[in-house]
Amino acid sequence: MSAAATPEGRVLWFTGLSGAGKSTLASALHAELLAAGVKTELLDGDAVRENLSKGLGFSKADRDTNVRRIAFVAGLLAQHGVTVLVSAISPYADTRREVLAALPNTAEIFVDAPLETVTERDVKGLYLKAIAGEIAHFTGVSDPYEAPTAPDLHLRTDRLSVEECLSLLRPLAGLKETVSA
Ligand SMILES: Nc1ncnc2c1ncn2[C@@H]1O[C@H](COP(=O)(O)OS(=O)(=O)O)[C@@H](OP(=O)(O)O)[C@H]1O
Ligand SMILES: Nc1ncnc2c1ncn2[C@@H]1O[C@H](COP(=O)(O)OP(=O)(O)O)[C@@H](O)[C@H]1O
Repeated sequence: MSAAATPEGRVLWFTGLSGAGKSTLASALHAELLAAGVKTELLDGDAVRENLSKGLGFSKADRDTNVRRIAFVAGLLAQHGVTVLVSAISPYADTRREVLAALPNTAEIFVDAPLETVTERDVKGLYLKAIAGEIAHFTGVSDPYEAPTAPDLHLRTDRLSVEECLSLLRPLAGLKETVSA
């Protein structure tokens, strides 16, 4: 018996500062894909660091290891036709380039808000601590973030609403731009 080939899934890679909106957008898109009956998985930085990457820190070496592990799992899932949404700061341009080049059907999504905005949002209360010097190597404060120079999608989340961002994201995920009521 010959098995039908599974078309490779897409990998949408959300990169950006903490608090830029990666998880908000990736999880909303994930819910929409599930509702549309699309095979999908969400690999979120926080959840990955509690499991697959438990014990890793925030040095360049550890962040790169984290990103490569996420990409490895994303690749396995995509081979089985799963649409994978990755949400991770993934601050280093060379590492993003390397892992995205090895994955099928990728889109690099730059979730972008200025440091002032993410500091004001301070979703997890980490920026105040980082600025006070209580968290070492904090991305955007005391550690680098290398912004994508040619992302497939650049979302300014300080200017666009969540819904506006989702309407730009849906086509990349294979969904219609607008959701019918
Ligand atoms: N030093 C430092 N720098 C940046 N972020 C920090 C740090 N320490 C803890 N956190 C929290 O860890 C989340 C980032 O994890 P990631 O796996 O996405 O980071 S990375 O891709 O490996 O750089 C990040 O989550 P998000 O806010 O969802 O981005 C932070 O809550
Ligand atoms: N256009 C937007 N897209 C995503 N998040 C937004 C947007 N506008 C405001 N926000 C808010 O910004 C915060 C982003 O937090 P989060 O998604 O946890 O960021 P990250 O996963 O990048 O750390 C949330 O409180 C969210 O409601």
